[in-house]
Amino acid sequence: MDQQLKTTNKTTLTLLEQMGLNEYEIEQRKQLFGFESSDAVILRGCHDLIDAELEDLLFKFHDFQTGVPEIVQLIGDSDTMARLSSAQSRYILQLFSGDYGISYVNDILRIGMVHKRIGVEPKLYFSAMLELKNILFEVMRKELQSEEEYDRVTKALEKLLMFDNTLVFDTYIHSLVSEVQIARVRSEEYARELELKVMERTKQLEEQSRTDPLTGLLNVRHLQSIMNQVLKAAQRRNEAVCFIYMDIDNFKPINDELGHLAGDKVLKGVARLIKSCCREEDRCFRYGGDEFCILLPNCDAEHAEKVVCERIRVALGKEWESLEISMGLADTQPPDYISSDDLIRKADAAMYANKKQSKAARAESGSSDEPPTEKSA
Ligand SMILES: Nc1nc2c(ncn2[C@@H]2O[C@H](COP(=O)(O)OP(=O)(O)OP(=O)(O)O)[C@@H](O)[C@H]2O)c(=O)[nH]1
Repeated sequence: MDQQLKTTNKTTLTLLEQMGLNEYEIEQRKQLFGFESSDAVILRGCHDLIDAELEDLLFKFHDFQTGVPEIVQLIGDSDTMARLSSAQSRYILQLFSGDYGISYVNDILRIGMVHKRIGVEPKLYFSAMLELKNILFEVMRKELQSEEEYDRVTKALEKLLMFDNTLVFDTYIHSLVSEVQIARVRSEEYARELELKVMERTKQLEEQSRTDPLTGLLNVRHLQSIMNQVLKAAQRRNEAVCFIYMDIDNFKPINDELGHLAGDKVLKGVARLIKSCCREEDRCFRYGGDEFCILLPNCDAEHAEKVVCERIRVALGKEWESLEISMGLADTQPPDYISSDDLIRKADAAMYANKKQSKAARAESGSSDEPPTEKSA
């Protein structure tokens, strides 16, 4: 779960804390409705009267509730109705307890939260509260001796009910705000995951577009741009760059005589071998077909011939019986750098010249054009 959801873990906070209500705020609210300590005393004075009328009162309230189809639907069964009646009886007595501090407010908030949770719409809750008020006023009218007393009690009750209603209203709003916050956090999480997936996929696609699917080497599509980057960097640092062009000799007979899959295997093996003979910073490409090339930053042709080409030849001789690769090298050095196109052209021409020579040598020595075999095979 997301960090933000964790940090707003509600189970560690009371409803009062969650809603930022403290004693000061509660007093402010009471003042707003003109509810004074004298009102608390007045209501407390009616406690026994209400207690005596409680059963009758609840009966009337029950009648009202069961007459509203939406409320009946929400209550649903007799057990819930019984629990509801007992909660209502508690609430009615609390109204006349004379104590309307933190604990009272917390109970009212809980009432609001439970109603919101079970899906009681505000219009149903407040219509029930209006009915309860009418029933309580009726009792007062019947039980209180003077008009003056009736007036005092109903005014105090009116203020307290208003105070309670605002608290319940606030729990509805608080709950809706929390739902929106949770939905926001979830959608942000989802957006982040989506973003990561898109980034990952983009990286994969970029990688795929850069590499040759058979050999895993870089493909020729990016040769030009990579060469230009390497050449620019070399010029800045005053370094040489070498380019090696390679073409497998007599590759066609491998396909023709051993099959295309065997040809693919040779291409993959050669690619792996070339890569293993290079440094991390060298870039190995499959140029196409049976042609490969290597771009070597900070390296001249003499050094590349002595080290890299030799290493490739030795490795080739170890792995294959009679597999040869013609290679051509070209380099460019400070101060007069040549273009990437010229570098490729020169290396290609050198490779063809070498291939021509080795073909002539083979013809002279009468060596056969038998396809090569893997030594380890
Ligand atoms: N198996 C396989 N063969 C390929 C692939 N791409 C190109 N080829 C084959 O590689 C062969 C290259 O043939 P050539 O260009 O005549 O090269 P060669 O037989 O090595 O001749 P020389 O270079 O003159 O020694 C062709 O038969 C292509 O069909 C590939 O991806 N897999």
